[in-house]
This record gives sequence, C-alpha cells and structure tokens, in this order.
Amino acid sequence: MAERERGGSTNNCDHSGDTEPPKSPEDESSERPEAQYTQDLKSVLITSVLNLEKLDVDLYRGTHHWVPRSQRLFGGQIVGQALVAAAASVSDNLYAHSLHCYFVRAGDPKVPVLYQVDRTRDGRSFTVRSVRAIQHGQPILICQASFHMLQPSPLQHQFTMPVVPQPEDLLTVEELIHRYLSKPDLAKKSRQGLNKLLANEVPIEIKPVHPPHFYRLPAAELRKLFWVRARGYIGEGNMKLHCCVAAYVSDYAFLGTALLPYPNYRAQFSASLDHAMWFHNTFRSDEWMLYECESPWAGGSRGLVQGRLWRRDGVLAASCSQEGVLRVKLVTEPSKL
Ligand SMILES: CC(C)(COP(=O)(O)OP(=O)(O)OC[C@H]1O[C@@H](n2cnc3c(N)ncnc32)[C@H](O)[C@@H]1OP(=O)(O)O)[C@@H](O)C(=O)NCCC(=O)NCCSC(=O)CCCC(=O)O
Repeated sequence: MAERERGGSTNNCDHSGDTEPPKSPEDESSERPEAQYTQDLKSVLITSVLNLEKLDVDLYRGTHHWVPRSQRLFGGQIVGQALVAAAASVSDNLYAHSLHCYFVRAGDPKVPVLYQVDRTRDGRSFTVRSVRAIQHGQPILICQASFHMLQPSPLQHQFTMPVVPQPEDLLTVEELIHRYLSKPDLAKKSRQGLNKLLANEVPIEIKPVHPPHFYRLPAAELRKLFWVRARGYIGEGNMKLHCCVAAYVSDYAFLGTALLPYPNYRAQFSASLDHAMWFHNTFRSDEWMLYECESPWAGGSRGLVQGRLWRRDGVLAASCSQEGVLRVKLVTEPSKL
C-alpha cells in the first residue's frame, strides 16, 4: 500500500467515529466470538484496497491488491473503490441503497485508478453521486450511487433464504483444492491449475455449498450457492464500509454462473459489462453471508446473472445484477471446477 503523502485516507474507511444505523435485534450477530477476531488480521480490504488516498476535493486514488488471471483489474475492486469515493461525500446519516455501474474499458493493473466524484444531487431524503474511475486519462468505469436516510415503512417483505448446510459444516475453496491435490491420479495439468488457484491471494473466503464440484449444483442448474466473507477482521460500526466490501465481494465468481449449464464450453473471453446492487439491510461483510447466484438468460455472446446476499440469520442483505460478455470455445474435457 502506498504511503499517504497528501490529504490522508477516505473518511468513510476510517471506522472510528462513524455513525452506525439503528440496530434491529437480529443485527446483534454472535456468529464469531470477538476473541476469535482478535486472532485474525485486519482485512486487507480495509487496510489497503478500499482505503483510498485523497488527492483533492472529490478526487481519490486507489491501488490494487489482487489481480485476476485475466490481467485486467477485478471489477469488484473498481466498484468497491468507486463506492468508497462516492460515500466519502455524503453525510453519516445516509446509507448506500443502490449503485449502477458500466465497465467501459479494461482496468490496467500496472497503474493506480483515479476516482472523480460529481455531487449530482443532494435531496431531502436521497442523495446521488456519479463517479468516474479513470486510468490513462480515460474512464474505465462510470458509476452512479444513491444514498438514502433511514425511513421506516409498514411495507416489508423479502424472499426466503434457501436452506443450505451451515458454513461450519463446509470446506473452504482452499481446503477443497488440497483434497483434490492429495489425489495421486490427478492429471499434471489439473495439478498445475489448482496450484495456481492456491497461490491466488483473493482477500475473500469462500465455502461452496455443493462440493466437490466447487460451485456447480449436481444437475447443472442455473444457480450456485456459496458462503462468502471478507478475509480478516473489519468489525461492527461502519455500514458504509460494509457496503463497499460487499460490492467488492459481489463480483467474485458472479458472471461464471451463466456458464454453469455448459460444462463443455470454456470462456475464451469474459468480462463484466455492468454491475448493479441494491442494499436492503445492515450486515457485516466479515461474517459469513450466503451468496445465491442465478442466471436467468444467456444469448448473443452475453449472459445475465442475478444474486442475493443473505445474512446467515435469513435476512436479505443485498441484491445484485450483472451482464457480461461471454465468448466461449468447445472443449473436450468438461471442467471439474
Ligand atoms: C467489454 C469490452 C471488451 C468491450 O469493448 P470492445 O471494444 O467493444 O471490445 P470487443 O470488440 O468485444 O473485443 C474484445 C476482445 O474480444 C475479441 N472479439 C471481438 N469479437 C469477437 C468474436 N466475435 N469472437 C471472438 N473474439 C472476439 C476482440 O478481438 C478483443 O480481443 P483482444 O482484447 O483484442 O484480445 C470493454 O468495454 C471492456 O473491456 N470493458 C471492461 C470490462 C471489465 O474489465 N470488466 C471488469 C472486469 S471482469 C471481472 O472482474 C469478472 C470477475 C472475475 C472473476 O470472477 O474472477
């Protein structure tokens, strides 16, 4: 992480002094004892990735931690950082309720990203910000984020969370990979691929609900389910920050949902074109959330994916949507991953 020479870091990532929204009883999560958190490292997502450097009023610089094998910047990182920049200019009593983004150019992992915030409107209840993520003088992402003050309403409903095994009863992706690697008959190419996956320092933890096929349901349904959380400790108290982390997390392995029914095809070129999110309830992004991803449509070299992030107590935390370009090639050996 670059030293902060000017300006300091984004206020909303400094979670001392931030006001948190009123808590409902179910917010008092007791999932991971605090004693265990103290043994965890602070999440790199807040110490580095989402800790933007302030260059000027409404102008920030972000750096990278994890870069996918595609060698283009991870879309979730750009969205998460854009939301950090947007949230820095809204008051503490406003919370992100939605964002809509287009990825217009591939992000270059060799240089930082600038985030330029336009204060589009400050309303009485709602406030809108537009953010341009810029590299080499050109936008790589355009994002609009809307913030809302908490307003109670008798209208309240949500879908029901799917019934799945609890994270304690499931293995992490890394544990599953070690299992595969311990198989003596594993092909050399697969071993190399799995070792590459292990070397990936993704700052999030994942527990697929349907191993051993990692994410895929047995009958190649158009749906995958996995538990997900930020690696390391973030802590309670800054809902703005948890939304930014969720934005990061929500793009991970999301678009691949559209490839589930096509085990004989592999993506030759895939990239997310847009990403939208709606935040519904308070949550902690460093606690396990169930990510339910489905793909209602694919065609014309594009695929649509939709996702729901559930708190483990069954409260719907956020919904996501994304369309991506998917150019595939036929392969003889279906992927096991
Ligand atoms: C989407 C594009 C590429 C669209 O730009 P474009 O100029 O219209 O590009 P393009 O014509 O689509 O070319 C791109 C590439 O596709 C090739 N192509 C074009 N048409 C065909 C075809 N019919 N068959 C096979 N290949 C085709 C082109 O030759 C281009 O290839 P090239 O880049 O030159 O090697 C661009 O807007 C862009 O790069 N946007 C940014 C997308 C992005 O970076 N999204 C975020 C990262 S993706 C992500 O994070 C997913 C999660 C990863 C994870 O879960 O692990």
